[in-house]
Amino acid sequence: MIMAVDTTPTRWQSVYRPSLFAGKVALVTGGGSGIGRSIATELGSLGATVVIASRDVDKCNIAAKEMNQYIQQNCSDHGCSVGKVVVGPSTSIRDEDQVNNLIEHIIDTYKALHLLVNNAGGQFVCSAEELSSKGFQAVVNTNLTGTFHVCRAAFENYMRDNGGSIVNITLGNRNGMPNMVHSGAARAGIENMSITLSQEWMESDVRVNCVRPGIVFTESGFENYGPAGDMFLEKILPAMPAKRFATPEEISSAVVWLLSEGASYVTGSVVSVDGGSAFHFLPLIDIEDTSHLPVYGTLPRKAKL
Ligand SMILES: CCCCCCCCC/C=C/C(=O)SCCNC(=O)CCNC(=O)[C@H](O)C(C)(C)COP(=O)(O)OP(=O)(O)OC[C@H]1O[C@@H](n2cnc3c(N)ncnc32)[C@H](O)[C@@H]1OP(=O)(O)O
Ligand SMILES: NC(=O)C1=CN([C@@H]2O[C@H](COP(=O)(O)OP(=O)(O)OC[C@H]3O[C@@H](n4cnc5c(N)ncnc54)[C@H](OP(=O)(O)O)[C@@H]3O)[C@@H](O)[C@H]2O)C=CC1
Repeated sequence: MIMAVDTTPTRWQSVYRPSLFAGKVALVTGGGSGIGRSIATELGSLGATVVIASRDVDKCNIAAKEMNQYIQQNCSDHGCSVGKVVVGPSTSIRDEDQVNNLIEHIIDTYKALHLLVNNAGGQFVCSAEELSSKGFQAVVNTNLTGTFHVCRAAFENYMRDNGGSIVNITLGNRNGMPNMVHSGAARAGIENMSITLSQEWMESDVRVNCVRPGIVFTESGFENYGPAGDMFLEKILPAMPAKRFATPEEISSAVVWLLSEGASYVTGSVVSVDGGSAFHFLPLIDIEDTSHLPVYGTLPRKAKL
């Protein structure tokens, strides 16, 4: 079994300019754990007021307390504008009414929503053959429909009239996602949706981009897979060109750049943060039977296993 690791960024410090996001209001969905927690911490340490929201408010409250301790420490060390992490109401992004309630809460309380990171999401390991329609829909509704709900509510309630920057987290699905057909399809949908939104919302000065992580060793994420998660360590890790996974901070760094004015001419893009994995075959499934794909024409014996 995989051992849990503490991903709290203790000695980490953002490479970006202190106070970069002073006065800005951000929403990070799923910001109470893993990658979202790193993004929220970095945005807060750069001066933003960061709302984190997911289904489990207790988890978010504990995480926010720890993040604020880090931000206070980091900012007092460097004399920068102090941001903070606050917790929004319990929200399942699958539920449009809950999403609208969250966005209205943010606008009422903080009077703005400049930056949005759609990080909430997930999936389970299951072959397409065994996956029920309900299971497929649960993952598509969470990742694709949920991301759409949040984007649209943020646009309608604030960004249409004030501009903004949106980053959607997807997943390394370039070669398909054996045993995760639901998530591969949903993330491809998010990437195409983001291109569409980047064009429809250009006139409102809203940029929409995606960050596509490779594999990130987050405690919560890997626990979710149980024994199937061991496959990532035993088979995928040695096959990766970089021979290591990503840190949550490496994903956050790309997200922060895309959110910042330094990416003012970047919209409709997908930034892969995967150590080159997208261009390297990763054995997500074993295909051991050598008798498939009937031969058309003549194949020399030595050209087949
Ligand atoms: C670069 C190269 C990179 C290539 C490699 C890329 C590797 C990617 C690594 C990615 C890592 C991460 O994303 S890490 C992040 C992981 N974190 C998460 O996944 C946490 C978030 N997860 C969730 O919220 C949920 O688990 C979620 C997946 C959305 C399911 O939502 P729900 O809880 O509502 O679902 P449920 O109500 O429990 O179930 C709904 C249906 O789904 C079915 N279902 C649920 N779990 C199931 C399971 N394990 N196996 C089969 N079926 C399952 C149920 O049976 C139900 O159908 P029936 O009962 O049959 O009707
Ligand atoms: N770790 C990895 O290797 C990779 C991860 N990703 C993606 O990055 C994102 C973050 O993953 P990671 O940090 O690893 O894992 P986590 O499980 O820590 O993060 C997932 C977050 O999403 C929230 N969430 C899940 N479902 C919902 C929902 N219906 N409504 C609101 N919030 C929800 C969870 O909070 P709560 O349970 O409280 O609702 C949780 O905070 C996910 O989209 C993941 O799929 C992409 C590529 C690789």
